Amino acid sequence: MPVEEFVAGWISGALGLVLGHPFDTVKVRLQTQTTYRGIIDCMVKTYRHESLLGFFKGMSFPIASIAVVNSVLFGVYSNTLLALTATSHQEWRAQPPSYTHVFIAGCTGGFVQVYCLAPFDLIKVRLQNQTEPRARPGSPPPRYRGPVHCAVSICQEEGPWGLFRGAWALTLRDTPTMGIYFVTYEWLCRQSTPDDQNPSSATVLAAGGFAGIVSWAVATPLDVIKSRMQMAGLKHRVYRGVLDCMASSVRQEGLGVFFRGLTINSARAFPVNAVTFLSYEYLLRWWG
Ligand SMILES: C[N+](C)(C)CCCC[C@H](N)C(=O)O
Repeated sequence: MPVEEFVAGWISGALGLVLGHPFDTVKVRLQTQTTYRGIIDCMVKTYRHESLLGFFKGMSFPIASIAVVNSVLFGVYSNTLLALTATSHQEWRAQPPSYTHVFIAGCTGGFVQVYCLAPFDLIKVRLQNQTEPRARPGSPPPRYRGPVHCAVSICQEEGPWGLFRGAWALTLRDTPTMGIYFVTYEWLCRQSTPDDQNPSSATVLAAGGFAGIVSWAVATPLDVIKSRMQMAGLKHRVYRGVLDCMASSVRQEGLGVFFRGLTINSARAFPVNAVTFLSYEYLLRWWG
C-alpha cells in the first residue's frame, strides 16, 4: 500500500488547516449562536472580546488530528482508486480513471475519515463556542480548560459514546460530498491540462479551491445540523435524531438556517483546499 499518499495527505492538510481556522471559528459561532448579526459583526465582537487569539480557539487539537484525518482521507482515496483501476498515482495522467471511479473512491475516503474526524471535530466545535475572554484573575473559568479536559469531561458527563455525538450527521455530510470534492478537482484539472501532462501549479490551486467551494456549498445544510447536534449535549437540548434537528431548526428559524455559514465556508474553502491540493500533488511528484 503506497504510504506516500498518507504522509502527503497529512502535511497538506495541516498547511490548509492553519490558514482556514479563523474562518472556521466565525462559521461555527454563526451556525450555533444567535447573538451575531453577520460575519463582520461576529469578527468584530470576537476580536474586541477575546483578541486575535479568539479566532484560534480549538486549533491545537485539529492540527494533531489532521495527521490522522487527512492522511486517512487521501490514503484511502488513492488506494481505493488503485484497487478499482489497477493503475498507480504516477500512471493516472496517462490513463486517467473514470469519474465514476473517482466518485466512489472519494465517497469511500470520506466515509472512513468520518470516524477519525468525529471526536476531534466535536471537541473543536465545543471549544470554539466558548466565548469567554482568556482567563483573567477573578473571572469564572470557562467550562472546558482545553482539548484534553474537554474530552475527559465529555466522557464523564455523556459517556465515551458522547465523543461521537453528531457522527451520523457527519457521515451524511461527508460521504457524498467528498465524492463531489474529488470529482470537481479532477474535472477542473483535466479541463485545463493537455492529455498526458501534469496540471500546472495555477491549475492545481484553482481546481483545489473550487473543489473546496463546490463541495462545501453542498455540505453546508448538513454541516449546520452536525454542529447543532454536537452542541446539543452541552446545552441540554435534545434532538431525537438528524431529522428532528432539521425540523426543529426550520420551525424556529426558517429554511435559511440551512445556509448559515455558507459565505464564510466558501471564503475559507478556497485558500484551504487550494493549498491542500497543491502541497499534496507536489509532495507526491517530489517523492515519485
Ligand atoms: C466534503 N467537505 C465539503 C465536507 C469537506 C471538503 C474539504 C475538506 C478540507 N479539509 C476542508 O476543511 O475544507
